[in-house]
Amino acid sequence: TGEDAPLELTDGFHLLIDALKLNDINTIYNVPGIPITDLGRYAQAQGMRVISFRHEQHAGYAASVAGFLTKKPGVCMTVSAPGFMNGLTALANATTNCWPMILISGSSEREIVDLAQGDYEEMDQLAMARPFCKAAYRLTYAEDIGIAVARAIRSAVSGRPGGVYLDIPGAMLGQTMDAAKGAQSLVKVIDPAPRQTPAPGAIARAISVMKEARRPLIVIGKGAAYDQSDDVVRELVEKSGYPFLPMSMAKGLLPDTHPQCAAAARSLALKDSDVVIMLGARINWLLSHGKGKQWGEPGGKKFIQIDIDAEEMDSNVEIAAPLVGDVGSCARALIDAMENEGIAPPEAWLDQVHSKATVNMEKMASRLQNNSNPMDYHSALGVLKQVINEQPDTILVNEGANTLDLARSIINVHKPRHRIDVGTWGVMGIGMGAAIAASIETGKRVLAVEGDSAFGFCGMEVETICRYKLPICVVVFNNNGIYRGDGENWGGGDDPATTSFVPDSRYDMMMEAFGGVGVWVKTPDALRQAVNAALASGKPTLVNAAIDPAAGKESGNIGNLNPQSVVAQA
Ligand SMILES: Nc1ncnc2c1ncn2[C@@H]1O[C@H](COP(=O)(O)OP(=O)(O)O)[C@@H](O)[C@H]1O
Ligand SMILES: Cc1ncc(Cc2csc(CCOP(=O)(O)OP(=O)(O)O)c2C)c(N)n1
Ligand SMILES: [Mg+2]
Repeated sequence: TGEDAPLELTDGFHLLIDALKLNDINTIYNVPGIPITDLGRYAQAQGMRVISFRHEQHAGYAASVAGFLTKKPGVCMTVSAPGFMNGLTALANATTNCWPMILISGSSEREIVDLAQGDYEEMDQLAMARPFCKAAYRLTYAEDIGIAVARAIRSAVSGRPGGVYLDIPGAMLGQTMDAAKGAQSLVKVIDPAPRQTPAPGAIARAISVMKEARRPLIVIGKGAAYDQSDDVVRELVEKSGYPFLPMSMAKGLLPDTHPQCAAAARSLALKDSDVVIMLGARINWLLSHGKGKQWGEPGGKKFIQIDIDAEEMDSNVEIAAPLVGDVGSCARALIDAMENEGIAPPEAWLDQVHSKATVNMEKMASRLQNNSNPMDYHSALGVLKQVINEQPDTILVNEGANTLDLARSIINVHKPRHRIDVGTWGVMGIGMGAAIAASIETGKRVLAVEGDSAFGFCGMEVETICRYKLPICVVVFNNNGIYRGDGENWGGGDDPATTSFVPDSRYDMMMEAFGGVGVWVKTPDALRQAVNAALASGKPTLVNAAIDPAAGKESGNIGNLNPQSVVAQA
């Protein structure tokens, strides 16, 4: 250009978008507002998908699930203070689930925040975010956007994945700079999540433990699902001949119908196993911290643990053979070593586990056939089990208490990362964000099986589902309450029980309100017909399934976690 040609400029808005796109991040889950409303518009103008939600918590859940499904950080964008706080729950949940997500929130200028001068939506968001995420960064200058986005991406996906916070003061977005210099300031991250191979000595130690095993078990966790080394995991399971127990979001890495699947014989597998291989799964509350009668005789077990985070070892019980590395590399190294050492499959033990699983599945099968009206959980889930068996490419989203615990054991999953649920925390309200992200990121049909209370945490997002015309079928298990619908007011007063809802609420009319299909069903046949029609049409659909209010158990399978009052019962 000539001497007097106008300088071509860029600005913070466009550099942030360019940095995300340069790193193959093409979707933003957000709620617009000051100071990011135009940022979303420019992102859309630059070809990014910008999915606007009705509440930041669900935009955040969507971003975290996008991270789980794609191994790239899902991006949630919010306004400052209250919008940031709404997103923070999802960021903390992503970090707890070890899923990569970046929360980008607009913020007030430092000089006002630091003097507490009372700005619009003023909050020291960087300080507030730090305890709930892996890393937190704040931008001040547009020229730093390239390196900041690179840092945020690498922090989110390297090692144990998790949530990262990126704070963007409003004024920074408006800063301009020379476009050529701006382009040079961008960074395309190189190998942000490198494979981490286990030390040879660690492999040898694990093999020596496996050699002693007579009744081994492999517990597969969502870290293995996230790793996407599906073939190597299958090879490890099948070559070892070990029974495997999938945790809820590892279901489908090997199909639940696999002959080595021990899910239906969980109690036997946990109690009688003598060597347990934890494969991208934590020994935490979901596994009773590796202790108690569920695990058989104290000290009767040896644990081999495969985890990318060295500090996870010995978190709850002693790990005899820690294998630090990614699931794919560790599994590969174990398979090679097993072949050299001639580790024999435990046929008798596998037969024992398989026969127990078969007996338990037959017992369950009879409960799934009943055509009761109103339906109970088993008759409704028997229908959805069959639907997923017939359409295994449908992604299942699931939350609730009874609705969660029973669906987890009744609905088989046939493909990796085709079940998304409440995760390590057990969070209610993840359903709609998860369903939207699963649909946006995979283009697949999504079946969201929601307790009516769980749905209540995120129900407004059915408008988002309709607005983007997403092929999502929401089935609300409407038992008129939390856990059950027949609760009583312990004070005997006129107020409803603390756990009850308006009886026979018409959730289906909510979907109709926004142009979707709403169906109220009371029998298994009607449920089957409505769900199959929804999956066939791809139209946003809400099936309001009446469930017997007396059918559930308090807190589903985890009622034992509730503290009891001895005084009240005196
Ligand atoms: N790519 C990976 N390779 C190995 N371990 C991983 C990987 N990604 C995550 N992890 C680990 O997997 C574990 C997941 O455990 P958890 O979330 O408790 O699974 P689940 O609830 O399914 O048992 C975490 O300890 C995390 O550090
Ligand atoms: C953010 C948050 N707030 C409260 C809770 C506590 C809870 C756990 S399960 C549940 C809802 C169970 O009722 P639902 O109707 O969904 O299912 P069903 O048993 O079939 O009737 C609640 C409120 C959690 N986990 N997270
Ligand atoms: Mg309920």
